[in-house]
Amino acid sequence: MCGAPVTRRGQLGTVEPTVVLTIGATDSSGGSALQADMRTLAALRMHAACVVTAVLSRNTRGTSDVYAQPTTVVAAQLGSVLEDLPVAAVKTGMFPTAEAVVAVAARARTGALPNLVVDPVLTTRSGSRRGLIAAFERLLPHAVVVTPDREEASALLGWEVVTPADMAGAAAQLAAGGAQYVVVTGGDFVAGGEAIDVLWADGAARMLHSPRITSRNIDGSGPTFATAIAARLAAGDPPPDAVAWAKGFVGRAIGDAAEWRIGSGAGPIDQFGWSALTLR
Ligand SMILES: Nc1ncnc2c1ncn2[C@@H]1O[C@H](COP(=O)(O)OP(=O)(O)O)[C@@H](O)[C@H]1O
Ligand SMILES: Cc1ncc(COP(=O)(O)OP(=O)(O)O)c(N)n1
Repeated sequence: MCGAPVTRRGQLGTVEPTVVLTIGATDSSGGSALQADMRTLAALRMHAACVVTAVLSRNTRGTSDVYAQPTTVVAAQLGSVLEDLPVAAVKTGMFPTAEAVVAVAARARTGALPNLVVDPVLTTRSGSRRGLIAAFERLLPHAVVVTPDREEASALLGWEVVTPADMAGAAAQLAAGGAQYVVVTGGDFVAGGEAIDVLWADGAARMLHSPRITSRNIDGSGPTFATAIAARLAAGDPPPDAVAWAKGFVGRAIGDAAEWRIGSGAGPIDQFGWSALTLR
């Protein structure tokens, strides 16, 4: 391919990958956080630019330490990426401090973060959780899609989100706070054989159903889902289509990793479809 012209999608010739920026923590186990985002983007043939907010000492049994990057370092990474790379979508994950969220929100306010997907992970390294929630309230209005799970939605809203009806109410309330589309995910909601998420789109709640897979390997499901949404937005999908597609993608990735035994706890999922390649 040396010397071949590089062209954009939809044209003939070598395809140049779309760039998606992911902002979040690194995970030493490789299962979740930035590593899950990067695998997802690579599987979808997109280039991942990465802003590191924190370094997690983590394995399949849990997180033992969080080292927060100084906010100046987060802002410097973000500035470097944005002044040079053609970022088509942005996904955010874990922020260790409210200050780091506010720094990213300030950039979002200028319109510098296109197709923003916010996964409001509420683990904090320093300061109060309340401070982190207040900071997210400044970021969420700039998001195209917000993807809290039930626990995150509960914390953001101050009431307990339990049932699918609660998830619909929570999604509506979060959308009223400014996000265009909200998906409250219910991966941990065990009722029947379905994984139920609730999407708030265009003034109404829709239940999204998929088969619920029994597996201990679910690490990185949340980041994978949010990043796949960002990738599909970057490719031009309308948000509801991007969400539906991402739900299918993450379900397939969970299912394909169900037999893996990487670590003694919740292991990674199979974004690349490796199991399908080797076993079927
Ligand atoms: N066991 C499962 N089977 C099928 N889909 C799942 C399963 N667990 C999670 N999902 C899906 O993965 C996505 C992430 O959801 P969730 O696990 O609730 O997020 P988080 O990891 O942030 O808590 C959602 O689309 C959810 O429905
Ligand atoms: C410290 C820390 N822990 C977990 C995550 C990812 O959170 P979540 O979105 O709940 O996704 P799962 O990996 O649990 O599916 C994180 N970013 N940081």
